[in-house]
Amino acid sequence: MQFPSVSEAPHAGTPRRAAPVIDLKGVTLTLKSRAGSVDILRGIDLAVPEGQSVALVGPSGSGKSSLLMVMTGLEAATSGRVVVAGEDFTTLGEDALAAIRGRSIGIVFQSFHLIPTMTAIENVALPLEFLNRADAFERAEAVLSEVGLSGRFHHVPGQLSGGEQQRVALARALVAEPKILFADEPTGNLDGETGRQIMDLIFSLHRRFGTTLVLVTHDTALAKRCERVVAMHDGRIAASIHETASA
Ligand SMILES: Nc1ncnc2c1ncn2[C@@H]1O[C@H](COP(=O)(O)OP(=O)(O)OP(=O)(O)O)[C@@H](O)[C@H]1O
Repeated sequence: MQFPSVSEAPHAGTPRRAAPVIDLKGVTLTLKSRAGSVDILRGIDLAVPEGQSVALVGPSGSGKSSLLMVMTGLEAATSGRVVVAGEDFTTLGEDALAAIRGRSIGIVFQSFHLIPTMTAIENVALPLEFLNRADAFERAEAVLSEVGLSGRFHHVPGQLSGGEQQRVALARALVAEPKILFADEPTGNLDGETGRQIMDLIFSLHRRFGTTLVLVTHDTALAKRCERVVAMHDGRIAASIHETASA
């Protein structure tokens, strides 16, 4: 079996549907710290149509990563409505959220988050093994080849460069063909050229498979490659600008 071909891609060549794949209304996040409660998100309304690429920008501490955690169900909103991939996260428990992440959401972090004792192919196959997919390793091979790592299937993360590790993380995020790819500073630990290669890969996969992309970044040039730039400030959305994406 191959990595999904363009003809298998659900939205390639067809008009985008209007229904948002991410729909946030009045989302707040308040966390308790030793110094007391901290209001981290202060009423976020955001609707992202399927297939859109969105950059989340804003100063350090403005709440970008926290918002991403809420949108992936890794952090529960304190109040408001969080509907992602058609599921109302506010009504679901941990197991259900984990199952949705496994089916519909891919996440790439700055620091890769690979399992150090597992080879590249084992790391990539893991999400499909959780879904009891008999073709887990076959698919993992196909996706690793797609990200240019056909010669590295049996290396553990410690035997891979940073850029290679991020390619493995990207392959793992995409292997189950998620509706949405969330990426939190995915090039933050990479040199400029390697970072560019990873972003080219992310944008090309986003375009080919119609995957919705939410990218947290401090890099203005990178943000402009997205169709939309959402600027955060102090836990709120300060601006939402539609760019003519140059990706
Ligand atoms: N577990 C926590 N408990 C209390 N406060 C927290 C916690 N996690 C994050 N914060 C605070 O929430 C605010 C938003 O943090 P967040 O990491 O979302 O910002 P960010 O915009 O992603 O920043 P950066 O660009 O520096 O990564 C910060 O002021 C941070 O100190």
